[in-house]
Amino acid sequence: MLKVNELSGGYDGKQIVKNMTFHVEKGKILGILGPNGSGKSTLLKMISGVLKPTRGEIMIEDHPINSYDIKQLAKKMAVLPQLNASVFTNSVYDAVSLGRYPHQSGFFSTWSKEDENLVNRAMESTGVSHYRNRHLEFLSGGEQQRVFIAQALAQDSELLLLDEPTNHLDIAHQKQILDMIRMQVELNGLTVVSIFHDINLASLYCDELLLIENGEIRAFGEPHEVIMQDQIADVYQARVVTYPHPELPKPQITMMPTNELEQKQSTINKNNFKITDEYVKYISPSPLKVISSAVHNAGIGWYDTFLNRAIAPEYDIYNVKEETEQFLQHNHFSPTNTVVMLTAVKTKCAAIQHFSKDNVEISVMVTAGVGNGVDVTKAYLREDEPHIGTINTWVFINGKLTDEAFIQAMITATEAKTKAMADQQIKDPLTNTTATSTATDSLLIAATQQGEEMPYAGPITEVGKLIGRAVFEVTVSAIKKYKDHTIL
Ligand SMILES: Nc1ncnc2c1ncn2[C@@H]1O[C@H](COP(=O)(O)OP(=O)(O)OP(=O)(O)O)[C@@H](O)[C@H]1O
Repeated sequence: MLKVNELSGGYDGKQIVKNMTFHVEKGKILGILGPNGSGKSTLLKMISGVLKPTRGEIMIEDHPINSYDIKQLAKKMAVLPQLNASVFTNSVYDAVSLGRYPHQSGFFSTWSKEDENLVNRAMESTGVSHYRNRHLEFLSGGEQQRVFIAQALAQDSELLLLDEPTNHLDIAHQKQILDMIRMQVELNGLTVVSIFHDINLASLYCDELLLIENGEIRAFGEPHEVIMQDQIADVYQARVVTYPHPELPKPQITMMPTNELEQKQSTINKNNFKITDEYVKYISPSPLKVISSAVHNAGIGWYDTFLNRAIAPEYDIYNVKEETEQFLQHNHFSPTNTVVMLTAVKTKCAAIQHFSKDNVEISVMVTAGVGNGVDVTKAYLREDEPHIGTINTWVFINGKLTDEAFIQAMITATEAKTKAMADQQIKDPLTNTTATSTATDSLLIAATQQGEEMPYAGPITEVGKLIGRAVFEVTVSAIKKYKDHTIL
């Protein structure tokens, strides 16, 4: 649809855009990214024909843009510039109707039903219909922005050029406008070239991205090829980290403050544990980074309160979400800051120990209800109702773990737990083989994320060695306590 070939140009003889070559296929969205002053708007001005290039070519459907006259070009291409306050003399309806200008031979005289429909549809899809008779100057910045987008859509062209379309918009309207543009792309084959300052939005909505640095193309490709941590950090001169979007294969970035946020000094301390009849509780003076398979706030997050709650055998597990929220509120724990595990084991059977070696310190808590051991390699033979039995394991680590280290810590802790099951000769009652777990075990690894970085946590590392030993010893101790209180 659009081809840009060795394009250069700027103002008063000064080159701003330098030798750019790229193309956009019909029905795709290209996002233009780059720091302030890198030449994004200048590039867009050249594509829209407002600024003449000094070198190179711009082709729309294989014809140079200067082979189209102004009206032909306007039918091919609609442009949404950055907000221009001087054009605010119209009503919303009049402003959107201006989008139909290129399709008129003598304005108003040839105003057709189709023109009227397109204007109404554009106002509806941008959510501005109910302001149709209001003057633009009485609308907020975000509302005006939506009117100009409606105007560009009413133009019903094949190529839409947008300069920061979501500027001034709140997140609901950002989503509304970008979803709507995406729909026009999918349903009608609209092609879009848009400048974005928000890298995450660009990643979410664009098929391809063009990253500009000092007027030159630094990267051109799919979001995962452009939004790379080191590349973005280098071009924008800002420390950033990329992370996966929870639902889509579109990388996202987050800023890292240059000065570490004033974090309260946090260490793992055995005295932070409290045991009541209702629960084992650990409260950290500042949030810990956690990965867990808990029943409340599972997954990865930052939390400062941890509960291993003893529940009665008749506990209604199907109502666990609501019941846990009620329990937390009733007991004045913050539902968003607390991780909760459940156990049928009495809290007095919890084993807790603190370990340290050289610079590494960890605390481990285990409750081990091993009445229904399962040999995981033979679990496929089970067809009966699942028997609840749970080993809950918490590992608190003084240190800064990488993602790899968190995962390795989980592996190391699980292997140590399995070894403890074997050591205590816990059997799977169905197969009479050594049990490796129970059917509903939970594991939590939490780290202060302060101090020295621990890149790995397998048994080759100091922290891995400590986790292996600690989880084994504390699980053995918890199994013994459980056996002492229960007739197996
Ligand atoms: N009309 C103009 N005359 C002279 N120089 C200009 C003009 N418009 C922009 N420039 C200069 O060209 C360079 C690129 O500006 P441009 O507006 O293309 O950057 P941008 O990447 O869109 O920036 P921003 O993210 O701040 O909008 C800047 O140094 C700017 O000062």
